[in-house]
Amino acid sequence: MRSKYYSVQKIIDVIKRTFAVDIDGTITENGGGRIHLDALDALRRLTNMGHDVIFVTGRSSVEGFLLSVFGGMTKVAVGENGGCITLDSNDHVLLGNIDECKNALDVLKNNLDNVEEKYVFPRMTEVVLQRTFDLDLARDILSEHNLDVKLSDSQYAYHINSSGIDKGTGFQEIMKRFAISKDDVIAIGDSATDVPLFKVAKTSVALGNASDDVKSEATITVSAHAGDGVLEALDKLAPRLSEI
Ligand SMILES: O=C(O)COP(=O)(O)O
Ligand SMILES: [Mg+2]
Repeated sequence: MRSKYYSVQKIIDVIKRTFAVDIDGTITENGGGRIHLDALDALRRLTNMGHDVIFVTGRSSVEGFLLSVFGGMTKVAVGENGGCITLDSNDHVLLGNIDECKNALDVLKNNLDNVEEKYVFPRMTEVVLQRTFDLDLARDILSEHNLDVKLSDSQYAYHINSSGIDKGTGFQEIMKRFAISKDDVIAIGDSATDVPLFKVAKTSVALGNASDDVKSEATITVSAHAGDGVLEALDKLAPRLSEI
């Protein structure tokens, strides 16, 4: 028993990986955002072993950054669905343009019922909406008005981001800054907004609560939901970390 444990430990120890981890629906227990403590503990242990664990979220990058500080993970976060990176308390990299997103919001409000902003922590690059209208209809309206923005659904909110901004492009900025290779990235997520992140990672995990469309974009799927799914994924990955 001891030698088996030791070999897994050693494999994990020698090859540094970067885990790009979504927050809501991935390490939370419910819609309210309560953290799954065992999943958080597992991510902290990965960090203690020398891996990077970086949150990539539709929440503000400050929320992701604070979770990394209090949780004991790598202290950098991609937030606002890829629009904003927080490197330190007063160091934010803005990749998206909030003005064009606000302009799109005005157009949607004037042309569609039930378009309402969601109460969230302040955003620097995007607009966040309640999931109270038809997404396809809204996309049609935006393209009719030639608005170069993207509307996406995290299952917790709709997001309006500048065109070309998503979790994949946001995380690629981190990869560039910290010289992280795609081969060493393991992405974990649950929704359509995580699919661009899956594409910049060699290994990607869709959790049991993800839709079939999202699951079909991941290299690995697990059956358990959210935090339990993260634990299932890490169990699956541990012996293979040297090969992937
Ligand atoms: O959209 C949100 O508010 C949170 O989404 P997340 O699943 O990307 O953390
Ligand atoms: Mg999510």
